[in-house]
Amino acid sequence: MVRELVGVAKSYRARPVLRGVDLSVTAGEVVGIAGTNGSGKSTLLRILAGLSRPSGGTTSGKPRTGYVPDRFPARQRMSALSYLSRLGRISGLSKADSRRRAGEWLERFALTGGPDTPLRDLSKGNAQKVGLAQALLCGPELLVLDEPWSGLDAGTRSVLNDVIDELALDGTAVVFTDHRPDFARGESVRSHLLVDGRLQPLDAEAATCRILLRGGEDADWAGRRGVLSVRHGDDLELEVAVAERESVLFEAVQRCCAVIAVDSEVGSR
Ligand SMILES: Nc1ncnc2c1ncn2[C@@H]1O[C@H](COP(=O)(O)OP(=O)(O)OP(=O)(O)O)[C@@H](O)[C@H]1O
Repeated sequence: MVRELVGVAKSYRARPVLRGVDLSVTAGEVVGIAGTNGSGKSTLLRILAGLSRPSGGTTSGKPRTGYVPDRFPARQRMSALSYLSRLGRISGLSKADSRRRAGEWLERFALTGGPDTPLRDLSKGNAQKVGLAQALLCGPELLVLDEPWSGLDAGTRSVLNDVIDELALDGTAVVFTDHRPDFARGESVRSHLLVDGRLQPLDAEAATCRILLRGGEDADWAGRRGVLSVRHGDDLELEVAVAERESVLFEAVQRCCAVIAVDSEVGSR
């Protein structure tokens, strides 16, 4: 076990955000946490990373931790490379190692403008790349990533996916959040949904979404694979297993139905 939270609660000004979170993370494991805006994901990650104290419950494990906040503050004149080199030195690397590693990560994430770009000139996505590099510099045993894909272009998202896979293979525990319902990046991710201040296990089979259709040919939607419930109203409302969402939408379009909405809320059965 790398890090464990048991019955963790957190309140802000007597308003509970986390009500009793149990989460145990082991070496080489990739854990995803989904939840709507304001559900407490960042709060949970800060506690996991040891940056915030819970109001109740216990935490154990003190791994070397890399943390990427949801917004990386990058308002300084210093260049990305100098900033990362300094952080590397603070975390115990030699000057040469620190510069080399910083340069390697910036190159891997393809920082636009190169390593000498001042932090304050970076776009959101490029600042995020520096945020990722600072978390990876120390060779973390636990990597905590708050909505790490947001703001990244497709190429960098794919690099980040590869980096996560490589680190996990190497024994690093990785915990990330994402508000998207289909955020689980494959079978190797243990996924949870944060709802009402508690974590629920979430797997692709159990996750559901809502699709609203109008018009088109009649069909036996209730009998179709992946459709869990059907409600007839002005529009036809289908509750659909996330794993079957694309195939249901494809069939709806083939049947000339207008797709009015695909609800991104994650349900769980
Ligand atoms: N330092 C703080 N002081 C007071 N309230 C806070 C603080 N940090 C977070 N909150 C409140 O706690 C709740 C959960 O916030 P948090 O940022 O953890 O949610 P989140 O799931 O990460 O949201 P998002 O998806 O929008 O980033 C919100 O209502 C937020 O306003």
